[in-house]
Amino acid sequence: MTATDQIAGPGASQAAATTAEPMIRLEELTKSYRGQKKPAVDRVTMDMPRGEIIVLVGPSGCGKTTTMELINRLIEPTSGRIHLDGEDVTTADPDTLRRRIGYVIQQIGLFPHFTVGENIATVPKLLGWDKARIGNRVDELLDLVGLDPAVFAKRYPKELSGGQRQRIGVARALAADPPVMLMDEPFGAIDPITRERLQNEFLRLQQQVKKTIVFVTHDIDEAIKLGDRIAILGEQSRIAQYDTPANILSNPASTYVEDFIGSGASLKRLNLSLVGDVALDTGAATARIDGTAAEARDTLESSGRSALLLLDGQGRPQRWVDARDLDRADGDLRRAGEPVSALVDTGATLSYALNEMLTSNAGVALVVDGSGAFQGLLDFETVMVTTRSIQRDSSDFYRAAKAVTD
Ligand SMILES: Nc1ncnc2c1ncn2[C@@H]1O[C@H](COP(=O)(O)OP(=O)(O)OP(=O)(O)O)[C@@H](O)[C@H]1O
Repeated sequence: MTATDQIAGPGASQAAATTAEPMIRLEELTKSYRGQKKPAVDRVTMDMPRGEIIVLVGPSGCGKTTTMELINRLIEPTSGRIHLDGEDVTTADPDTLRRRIGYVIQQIGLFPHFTVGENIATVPKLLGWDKARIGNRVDELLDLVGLDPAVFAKRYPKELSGGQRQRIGVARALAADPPVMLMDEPFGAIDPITRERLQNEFLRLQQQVKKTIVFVTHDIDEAIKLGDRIAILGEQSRIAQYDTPANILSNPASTYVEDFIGSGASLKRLNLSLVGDVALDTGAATARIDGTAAEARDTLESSGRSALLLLDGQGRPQRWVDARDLDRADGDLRRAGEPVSALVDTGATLSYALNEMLTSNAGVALVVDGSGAFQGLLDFETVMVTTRSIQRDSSDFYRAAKAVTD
């Protein structure tokens, strides 16, 4: 077996079939840097379907950034072709091409002496939009990335947190509404909690904007969570496997891919489902924390549950109480029982929810919406059932694919 076979393996090119014209098609794309013995990117061929998030994941130096820079022609290919939306753009004018492709990089590259608004307006200004249209677009994009235009438009980049800067980077790349976005490790330098939040926001945003997004990361968990399709790359951007996350986890094409996924494929599968996608237990007993203990006791008794969840005026979970806590409550529920733990947003992954349940020692996670209002409970049983069904669906896909090819 050659090294290439080891990387590629028998199922390397097997991807879930799509018939529509891809948004991006790379054909035998190659880049040799001057003075380097081997090409940095060697004959890469791949189709990237419209409206999907395609994640390129691979070890440091395997050519991910080079591949991205070839797509928007920041660097010129040595050979091979690039097609965008059915058109061969290998020799098209790079400036015009780049207006169709938003680019977000790890160090964001915001202009420090421009305000947030001016940063976002860069491309619309180049395109000659009038002032009113640019102003409206800046406000619309700040709203879209969850930042209040009245607060943020006039600030300078140094007056923002890392997460806020990252959101501005995304807003700027979206400014001229390009059909394609390239994102090179956009969440790489951000702490894990902010990173989880930005990933959730990013998925929500993509549901609205439905761009074709090429996303580079080192992190297989991030790839599994965000990708509709993942390309696991070996040296020189050789494709070791290009497929859906579920299929890669269930059927790694080679030992290289197995090693890359690492241990715990079942646990990683939990990155595939969002809390908001599974059936929650919506029958929890709840009462207002500013109500009386007697009302709470009635609700608890008639629910048949052993504990009751106290919510504030906006429906946000505050405390858990049982019958004994209510007997001892002495009229005021604000100090009764235990404060809640394991709060998770509907946009979080099951993996994150499970981690919260384990670390807070809670038997269930409390699921809340974007404004913190209670939506339902998520228990271990639901998490396990969901993991099993993802595995089953993926095995069914492979059995069906094999039946067709046999
Ligand atoms: N301008 C350049 N001149 C010469 N060689 C380069 C140049 N840019 C990158 N390379 C080399 O090409 C290879 C691929 O680099 P690239 O930056 O695309 O990898 P990567 O997968 O994005 O890495 P990382 O994950 O560390 O960012 C590396 O061996 C790198 O040293």
